Order: sequence, then C-alpha cells, then structure tokens
Amino acid sequence: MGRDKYARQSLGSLSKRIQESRVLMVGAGGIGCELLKNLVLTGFGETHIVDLDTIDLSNLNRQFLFRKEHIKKSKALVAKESAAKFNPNVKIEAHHGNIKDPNFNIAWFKSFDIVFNALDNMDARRHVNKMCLAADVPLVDSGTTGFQGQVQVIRKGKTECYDCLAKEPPKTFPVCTIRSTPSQPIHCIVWGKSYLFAEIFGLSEESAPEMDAAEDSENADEIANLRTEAQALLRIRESMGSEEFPRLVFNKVYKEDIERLRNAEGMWKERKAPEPLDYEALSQEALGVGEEVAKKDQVVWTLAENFAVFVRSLKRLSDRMEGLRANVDMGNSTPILTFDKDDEDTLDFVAASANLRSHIFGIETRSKFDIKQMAGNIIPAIATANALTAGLCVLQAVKVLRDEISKAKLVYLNRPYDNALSSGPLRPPNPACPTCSGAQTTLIVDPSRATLNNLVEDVLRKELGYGEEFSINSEGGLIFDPDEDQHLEKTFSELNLKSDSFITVIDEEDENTKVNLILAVSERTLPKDAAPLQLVEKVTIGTKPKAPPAPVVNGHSHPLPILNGDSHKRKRPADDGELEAEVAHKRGKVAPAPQDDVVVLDDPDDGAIVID
Ligand SMILES: Nc1ncnc2c1ncn2[C@@H]1O[C@H](COP(=O)(O)OP(=O)(O)OP(=O)(O)O)[C@@H](O)[C@H]1O
Ligand SMILES: [Zn+2]
Repeated sequence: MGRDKYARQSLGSLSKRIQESRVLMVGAGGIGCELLKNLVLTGFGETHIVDLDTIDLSNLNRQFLFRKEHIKKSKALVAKESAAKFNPNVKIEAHHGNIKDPNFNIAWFKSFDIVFNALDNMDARRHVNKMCLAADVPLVDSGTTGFQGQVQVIRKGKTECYDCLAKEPPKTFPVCTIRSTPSQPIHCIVWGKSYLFAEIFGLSEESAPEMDAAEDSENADEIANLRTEAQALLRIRESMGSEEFPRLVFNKVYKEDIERLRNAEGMWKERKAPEPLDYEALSQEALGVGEEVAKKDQVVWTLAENFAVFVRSLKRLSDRMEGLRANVDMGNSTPILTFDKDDEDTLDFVAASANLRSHIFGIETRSKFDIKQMAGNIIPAIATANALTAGLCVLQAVKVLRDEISKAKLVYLNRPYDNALSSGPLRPPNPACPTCSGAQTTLIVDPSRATLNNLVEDVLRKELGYGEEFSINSEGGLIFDPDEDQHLEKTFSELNLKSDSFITVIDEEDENTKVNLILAVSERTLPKDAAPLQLVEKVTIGTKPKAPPAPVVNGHSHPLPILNGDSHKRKRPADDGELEAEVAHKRGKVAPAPQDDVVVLDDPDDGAIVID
C-alpha cells in the first residue's frame, strides 16, 4: 500500500494536481512548521521555503521541526531537513533569506501555483501581497495572535488583497499622559522605556524629527516642555561614567521634574499630586539590599529595592556605554543602546525606573516579570492555534487548486467559547485600495538611458493621457509631482529604480481621476534607436469612483485584521555569524534604532505616543 493511499482517496482527482504543484511558503516559524508538515504529507510536489531567521531556544516549544541541537541554525534549512523525512516523494527547497531580497523577483513568484504567507509582520506580508498581485499568483495569508487565527485567500481581481482593509492603528497614548498624568503601570513603563532609557542611552528626542512641527497642537506646551527637559537630561548625559551620574539623573527625573509638575497650576485638583523622591534618604534605606533582588522577578520590589536596582542597572549600562565609546571605532556617530526585553540590564533599568515613577504617582507597582511582558508587547504564541490555522491554510489551498475560488472563505479561529471556527465569504477587491484597485503593468526600462522625464512626458502624458496634476512614488517615497520636479533629468539607475521595484502613479486631477497605476520596473538594454522606456502591454486605466467606500476597520466581518502584525521581535539578518552578532547586541554594541519601539508621533492635532 502506497503511503499516500489515504491522501489520494480523500483528495480524489485533485491528488495529481497537488503532486504536480509547486508552492512557496514564506516564514518557517510557528505557523510555517505546521504548514510545511501539512504540505509535505498532503503530497505537494515541490515546496520552497523562505525564512531569514535562525532558530532560538524560545521557538522550540511549538516549532516542532526544530530541536535543541538546531539552535542558531537557519530555520529554512532545518525545516527542510526535518520535514523531508516525512515524505520521500516530495521535493523541498530552502532559501535562507529575506523575501524582500531582489532574487525573489516577480518572475520567480510567477513560477509557483500558490504562495503561503506564514509571517509575523505587516511589512513582509504587504510585500508578498504586492508580488503575488504583480505575478498573478494566488496567495493564502494566515496569522495567529494567542488563541486567535485567521486565513485569507487573495486572488488578483477577484478578492480583497491584504491592503484592501485599513489595518487597525497601533495603540496610542497621548504625550501628556506619559509625561505628566500617568494613571496606569503601562504609562510609567512606556515612560521608562521610550523616554528615560532612550534619552540616556539611545537617540535623544532632540534628533527625532517626529517631535517637531507640533507647535500648533494642544500638546505643543507639553512637547516644548519635553524638549526642555530632554535638553537638560542631555547635559546630564555628558557626565555619564562619573560617580555622581546616578544621583544627577535621579534628582532630575524623580525630584526636580516632579516638583515642577506638582507646582503646575490647576493640574492636581481632580487627582492626587505626585510626590518627589529623595536620593539621600533612599540611598540609606537601600544599603541592605543585595544584588540578588534583581533576580526575584516574580515579586513586587519595595521602593528601596527599586532604587537599588535603578542605581545598579544605570551604572552597568553606563559602563557599557563607556566601553563602547572607548573600543568601538564609531567614526562620527555616537554609540547607543536599545531596549531589549531579553537583555537583563536594560530590563532591570526599565522595570525599576517605571516602578519609581509609579510610586511617585500613587500607581500600583509591578514585578519585573510583568513589566517584561508589557514592555516587550508579548502575546504568548499558542501551538494549537498555529496548528489549526496551518490546517485551514491547506483546506483553502485545495479550493484554489480546484479553481473554486468562489468557495474559498475567510476563516477565523476564535477562543473556543461557542464556535472555535467561523467563516465569511471572500469579498471583492476594495475599489479604493491603494494596492490592488489600480491598473498594473510592467515598464521595460533601459536604466542608463531612461530618465524620469521620459516617464512623465513620453509614457504618462503622451501615451497614457495624464494631465498636469499627478504624482509619482517609488517605494522610497515621492519622486515627482508638479512642485517636486528636481529629479526629472535623472536616469532610472541614478534614482535607484531597479528591476522588480514598483512605481505608483497617482492621478490628482479633480475630474475623471484615473485609478492608481502601478508599474513594475523591468531593466533591459534596449537598442539605441528604440525608446528607452516601453510598456509591455497596452494598459487601460479606469477612473476612480466618485465617493469610494470607506475601508472597513475592524468591522464585524473582520474581527481580527491585524494578526501577527508588526511584532515586537527584532529580526536577525540572513548572513552568518548570527551568534556573534546576537551576543554583541546583548552586550549592547551599537544597535540599530529600534523599529518596533514606541514612537512619539507629531500628530498635528494631538501629539501621541504610539505603541507598536
Ligand atoms: N521578511 C521576511 N523574510 C523571510 N522570513 C521572514 C520575514 N519576516 C519574518 N519572517 C519569518 O517569519 C516567521 C514568523 O514566525 P513566528 O510568528 O512563529 O515568529 P518567530 O520569530 O518564529 O517566533 P517568536 O514569537 O519566538 O519570535 C519567522 O520565522 C520569521 O523569521
Ligand atoms: Zn487591495
């Protein structure tokens, strides 16, 4: 009896189609491991895996293709090795790399029958969505958050794409809550992590452009205050390494700033005024607090214990900074440290500084363990939710391969109260979607000859009938509009518009406004006497509907629009030597500015701190 007898029985005539299909799975983490096992056991003929990461100890509880001996090895390669043993009749190819790498181009995407997203961040998902639309390949996107899961089939022109629905905005806190009127532990944790830690060890807000231009807002005073306080901290930062450094920082943020706040008129009528702390008194109280207190992460520390942990972690981090300054050849840049929940020194500092602030404002203090969860935005990953979601991906893929896209569903996995599974129909593309509503085609470009002006005049105005008012955006941002014409004479190579990059043309005429036009660049050397820019095909560009339907945000039929959204995780690059890089990072070598950190926005109406 062949090992695939039962698969053949249940799949019927589709079994052959599955054996002959070539699929791509992006991400070999929680969902990916389960999905790969399903694909291999269902008999998908050829599966390609792309993952940029290496295996971590923390993956092993649920990413069952990985074992202890695989730690620090490539996820894609180990997943291939482990899953290959389940079925010798299928082929698996592993690619250790970022799906955004240029070798994974549109032509390569076109070579697959189906693409599966098993990713954990919006950026990569959006990229795959775009590539699948450009290559006209069906995409099965999936994600989980804790006990919840979601699977969505995306088919060009037939269903919503990943960008058709605006995603729920990240949670925000007004600047004034964080700076002046905290009322919950999270407000103090955000302050410790994104203000105090960043001001002392990271990039100062002075250099964060997000802080500018909010002068006309209600928060303008608050932001101006913040800037003054940040400047004062910056001066204190210069004394880092000296004996008095911890006292200077402490007195600044827990005494002087608090006294100033306390004296602010009318602020404390409705709420309890904050109480400044006294460095000398706490130093005496903390004399008997031993080093081991920082290890007690499940108990709530006393005020004196928080003080001791604050001073010690501040000292250890300052020593690291000094070490970096002395040892690292930085050129002109200043060394910085970034918060990492797994870096004990940074976590101790944020936990203690948040608790000291909570104490001042009469807010409940928390254990280091709790603060780690909150500061790291940790939502536990649940193995069964991943397994169920991966199973649903294959069921949907079967419908795609049967050419029964109308029967494919948007499926949700909920916490098992009543119905663990629910589903709804796939909806048609949103006519206002910035990604899939427009016209799309390929632009053949002779990169050394073709200029932006050729695109504007020859292709867009003469050939496609654009008027005066339109803008052109590359993935890096705006490259042309009527007021932004300084790049016109630049060639495509000077503008770094390479093969497989996308250009979006947005019509800004008031009447008969054309839908967005997305051009995928394809570089080619064209004969000298030929035009340096050519469209591969004749493209029809429709007009935008008058009042486009507003995209649904988190509506009933879409209860979970951001699953596995941009996560808290710091991704490692695909190159080797990860162990060294990891250790270096943990020791606080210069780290890149955190991409997943709390961001201070310059919202013109309401300055806000955003938690990603
Ligand atoms: N741009 C990308 N290119 C390729 N793979 C990616 C990209 N972005 C994310 N991934 C991979 O997608 C996978 C998502 O898996 P998962 O959500 O289980 O995260 P994880 O990093 O394995 O787990 P943890 O929750 O412990 O951080 C990861 O293995 C990650 O490396
Ligand atoms: Zn769309």
